[in-house]
Amino acid sequence: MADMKETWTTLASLLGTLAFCQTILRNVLPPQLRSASLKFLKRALGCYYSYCYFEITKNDGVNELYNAVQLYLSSFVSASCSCLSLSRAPNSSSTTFALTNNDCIADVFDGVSVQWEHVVIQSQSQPSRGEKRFFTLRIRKCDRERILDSYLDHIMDKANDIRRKNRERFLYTNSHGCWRQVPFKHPSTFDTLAMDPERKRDIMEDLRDFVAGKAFYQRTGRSWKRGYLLYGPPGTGKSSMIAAMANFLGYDIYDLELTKVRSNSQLREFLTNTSSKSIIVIEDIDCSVSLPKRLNAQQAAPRRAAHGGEDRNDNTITLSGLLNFTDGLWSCCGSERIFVFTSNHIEKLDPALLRSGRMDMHIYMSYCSYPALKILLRNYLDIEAEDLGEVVASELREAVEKANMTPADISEVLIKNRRNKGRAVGELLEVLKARAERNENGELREECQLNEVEQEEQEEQEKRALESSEDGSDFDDDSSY
Ligand SMILES: Nc1ncnc2c1ncn2[C@@H]1O[C@H](COP(=O)(O)OP(=O)(O)OP(=O)(O)O)[C@@H](O)[C@H]1O
Repeated sequence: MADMKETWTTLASLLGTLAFCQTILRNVLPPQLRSASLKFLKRALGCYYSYCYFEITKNDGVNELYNAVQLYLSSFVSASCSCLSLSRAPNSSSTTFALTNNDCIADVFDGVSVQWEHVVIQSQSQPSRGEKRFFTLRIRKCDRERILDSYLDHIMDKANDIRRKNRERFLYTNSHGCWRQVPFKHPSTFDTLAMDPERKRDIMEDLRDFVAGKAFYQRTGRSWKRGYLLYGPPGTGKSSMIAAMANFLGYDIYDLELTKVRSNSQLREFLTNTSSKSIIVIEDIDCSVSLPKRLNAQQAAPRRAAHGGEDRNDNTITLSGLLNFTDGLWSCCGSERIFVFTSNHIEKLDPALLRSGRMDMHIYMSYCSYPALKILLRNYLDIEAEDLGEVVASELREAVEKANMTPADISEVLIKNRRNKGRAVGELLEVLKARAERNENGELREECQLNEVEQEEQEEQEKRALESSEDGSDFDDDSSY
């Protein structure tokens, strides 16, 4: 009762204040100014509190926008709504969340709040016509002009991203003059990759920045591409890193086998036939083909003359052809592309290939470190190094840092004994200690040097064979794309 009395009192005093203000305004403001300010006030309040509604209907034909909105909303409804509709497409392993019928959800874009409603209306009069489904978007009138177009573009982009992540991806390889594709199903991810977690975080951060960098690349006049050079001994995870990158970004991979490319112009054609949002890989760039250096005009003339006036660059791949591939005008056709070169011997690469702008990030894939070993133990044996006890853990740490063993070699030991975790750790420790000892005695260095000499001789022979067949007769000459 007391509350009621208080409410009435407040209301009466509010009305009194309003009447007082009205009298003051009437006496103080001239009539024209008064009506103008009233109009302005009405318009401002009207605009703020009135809304536009947009219907996005599911057509019998295809309404791209309806499908995009559905996908876009499904990416965050699961976190915000308590009642959801769940579905799973045939042969799919993932569940799709969606708004239930006639349910609403709020979204914020560029600081503006909007609301979505999923409306389903059953046709009462003509049941045979089934139901009408649409999304209603509610935006304040004053925000419509500013955000509607960009918001819808944002939804289309996000939906495309989601589609790309859900769709089957492909690994392309060049063969017989064209790209051939196979489904890409490599299971490597940044979680399974054994390397220092901080370096892994840096790489993931760099990839995220790249993907979100469309505006930055446009503003700075740079083409939207990035180059990574992965180098280090065999078996340290260079290929696994490429697969992890592709899985992380949802990109396709184009694995370019340079030895199967006839000429610079064919190289360019391969490039123009790649899609955007892809990773273009050249593995073992130091030994995949011998690249004649760029020739200046004086050097080129005698060579042209020796080949009947023809420019030999039309029949071979040259370093400048490869540089143009990654950095020239042709590299900008399409966008959002990543180039990855791998090498076991960075010192053999031409510095022109390594300069930033071409290879923006040089990533050293090292022998297994202790933090990397901890990841392998977790992935292969499902054990945390700390749970092994202080003594074993510190023995492992000491041995692995001295052993210079690759993650590939360590994985082999773990796979072999994965049913018996105790035995796996014991054998790994033995192997690591033995390697560390041989390392300290310099035996491994000698072995590596011998292997390197043998490998260099073999590469030299391959180069000579390639040079003698430079007329291109060895290459596949089907040039359909
Ligand atoms: N860093 C790593 N993390 C997880 N697994 C690894 C790693 N490095 C190697 N492996 C394991 O070893 C196998 C071979 O590794 P991978 O082919 O990625 O090495 P690479 O450096 O590309 O070797 P190469 O230079 O001979 O091509 C992989 O299938 C993977 O199981």
